[in-house]
Amino acid sequence: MESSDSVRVAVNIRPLITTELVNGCTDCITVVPGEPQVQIGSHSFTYDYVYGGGGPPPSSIYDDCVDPLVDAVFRGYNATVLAYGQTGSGKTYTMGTNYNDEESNGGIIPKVMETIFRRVGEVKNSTEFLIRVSFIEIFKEEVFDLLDSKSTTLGRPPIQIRETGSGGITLSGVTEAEVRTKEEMASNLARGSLSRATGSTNMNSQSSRSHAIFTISIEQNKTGSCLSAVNNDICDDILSAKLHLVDLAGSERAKRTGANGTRLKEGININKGLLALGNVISALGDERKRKEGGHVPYRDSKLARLLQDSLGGNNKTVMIACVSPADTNAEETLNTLKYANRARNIQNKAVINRDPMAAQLQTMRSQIEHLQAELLFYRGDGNGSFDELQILKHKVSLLEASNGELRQELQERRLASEQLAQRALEAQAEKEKLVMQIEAIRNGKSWDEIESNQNQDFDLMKTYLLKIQELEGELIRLKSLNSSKCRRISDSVVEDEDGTSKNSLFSSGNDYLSSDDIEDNEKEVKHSTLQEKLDRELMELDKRLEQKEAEMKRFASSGTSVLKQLYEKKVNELEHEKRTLQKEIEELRHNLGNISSPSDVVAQKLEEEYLHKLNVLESQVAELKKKQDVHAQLLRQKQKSDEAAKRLQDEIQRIRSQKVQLQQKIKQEAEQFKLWKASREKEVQQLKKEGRRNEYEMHKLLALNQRQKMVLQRKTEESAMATKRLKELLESRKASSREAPSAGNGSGPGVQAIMQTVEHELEVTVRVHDVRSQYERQMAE
Ligand SMILES: Nc1ncnc2c1ncn2[C@@H]1O[C@H](COP(=O)(O)OP(=O)(O)OP(=O)(O)O)[C@@H](O)[C@H]1O
Repeated sequence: MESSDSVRVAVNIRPLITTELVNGCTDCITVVPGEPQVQIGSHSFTYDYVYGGGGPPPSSIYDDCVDPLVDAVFRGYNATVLAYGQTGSGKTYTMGTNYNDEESNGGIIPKVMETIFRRVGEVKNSTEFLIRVSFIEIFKEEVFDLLDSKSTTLGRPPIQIRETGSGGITLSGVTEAEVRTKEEMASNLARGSLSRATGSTNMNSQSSRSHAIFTISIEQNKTGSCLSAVNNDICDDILSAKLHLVDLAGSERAKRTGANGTRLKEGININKGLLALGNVISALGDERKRKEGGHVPYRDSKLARLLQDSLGGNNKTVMIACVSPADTNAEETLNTLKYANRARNIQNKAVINRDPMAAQLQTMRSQIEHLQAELLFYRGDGNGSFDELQILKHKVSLLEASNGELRQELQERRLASEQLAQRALEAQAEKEKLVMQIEAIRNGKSWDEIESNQNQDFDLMKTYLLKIQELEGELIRLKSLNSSKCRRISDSVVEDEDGTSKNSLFSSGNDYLSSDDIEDNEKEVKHSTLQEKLDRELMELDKRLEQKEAEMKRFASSGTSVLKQLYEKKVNELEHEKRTLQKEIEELRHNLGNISSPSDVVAQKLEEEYLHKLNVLESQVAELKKKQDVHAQLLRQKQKSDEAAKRLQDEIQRIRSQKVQLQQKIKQEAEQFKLWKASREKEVQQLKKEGRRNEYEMHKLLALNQRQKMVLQRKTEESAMATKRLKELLESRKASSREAPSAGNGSGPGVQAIMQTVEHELEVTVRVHDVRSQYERQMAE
């Protein structure tokens, strides 16, 4: 999404300040009531907004000009707020660049910070934010990192401007501090402001000698579902945008600032940079040149190059032209107003900064949807030609290939993020080193001493960090070991349960018991070795943690309260000194007011002297304020380092409690193992008992079998005897029937013979009957 925006221009007219009033200056600029129009001499200019000088109050600048930009940043547009104007015209005051936690004059930057974190708080449930800040200054045509703590101690290595493949401008190696709260952001701003080059001139006791750019970059990842599909701006998954807050150094005239030597050189550089920026603005503001595609001299100065995207680029930009109303500044004010007027003609083309991958995926998704719709259309009426289908297929394959490329890119980014993590570790070590140095300074050590101890301390700190990492790694390893152990044990119990049900049915009791015993023994040995190992590791962990805790305590309690008192005392002393000086200034101003006739030579001389003294005193107050700031900053840093030490201690405490939990887990696991073992033993006992009972039953059955065999044998013998006798009877019956006819022929002896035969026959029949019934009984048995 692209929108054409012209650079919006606001003019801020500050009130006359003390020195101007003392010099009897009057207003030379008027604001047309109800109109964003100013008049100076015979010139009249119209802007987007005008503040001060009788028009709307400067406090409305934020709501009118800046708040819409902050809103645009949340919608993915880059934005710039640029303060321009003569030295002492109130740029730093308006931007609030010299903001510190204690005092705020209602400048723009503090309000921006407030708005950003309020908005983040409102949508934090549905959006993830990554907010970073960088703060740089361009001093004598070199770019310096104001958040790089090294630059204050080890000289100031300048940073290089690089051009990205897409023509964007980046600063290589610039510190981009991640911030999570308004306070963190403010502390970065205050830290950078303290490092910024300032100096005293006749026109401003605290004149900025460099152009400063405070950049807030916001990356947002919408995690919640997109509700408004109509508005693409809101529906993007990943957006990133930057807000540049630029406080330029003021244009100045050497004659008026009284600059010489270093200040003069600084002034020349400032003017050069501003002139080059003016040329860029002229080239961009000239419609004819713009239409002809004329050259824009961005490369003539680093300032212009860095503001390339803000002026004529893809940013939404607001320029605030700060002017002094004093008639003595009329010429410079007119120049500033002309400069601002030209800037109004600049056209920017603001674009939403989507995450390139997300954007490409979005394009691909819509392309696929489009293709699918086409396909459906052709399928629907059945008239789709084969060629068209081929084209669609080709398109799909192209999209798939590009998808593959994106995946590869993702892989590369993952690698890069791993490298960044490594760098973060190094940065952490570096940070700790600096905290140690601050601590040493606060302890009153000399720089030489610090430097000599530095390597040793740094090594120590590195060892601590490594130790913490090792301990954390070890803890994770122990946890996973413990969980896998629990898993193994539960698996083996399940296996055994299965095995038991099979074996008790099909294996002989003795075999089952012996293999089970072996298995149990093995398990027991394994368990006890593991237990011993864990105990040893835990002891080691305990020892290390205790050591670490002792060291941390020593680190944290090294005379904190004494130092704090010392610094508070120092800050109070400075405050007292400042008040005395301010009183002196008041007196001088009073005396100045009392000088009756300025025409009197003595009075004039006195006035000059007073003015000179006033200037000196004002610069002394400014110096004192700076010192006070430094001390307050030190005090804050000390508190922060104390907090860091406490956090570390809390962390140790947390590791300790994790260790205790681990011990409890090990104990629990040992108890579970004991229970499992007891239940197994009980089971085995039961099985043994069952085996014995089976054996007894078997013996009983064998004896019964034996007895039955014997009965059978006896019965068989008896039946054989009966058969034998039956055979004899049959034989004797046959013999008697043969003798019977011969006996029937006689009378007396014949009857006797018949009687004998009948008796014999009867006996045989009875015996046959006996044998048969006996045989049948045996058969039945
Ligand atoms: N709106 C205002 N109300 C009251 N005092 C102001 C206002 N604007 C600026 N001043 C005062 O004017 C003086 C100069 O302001 P400041 O340092 O912001 O100027 P500057 O434009 O940043 O100067 P330079 O960049 O050249 O150093 C300061 O003492 C500041 O307190």
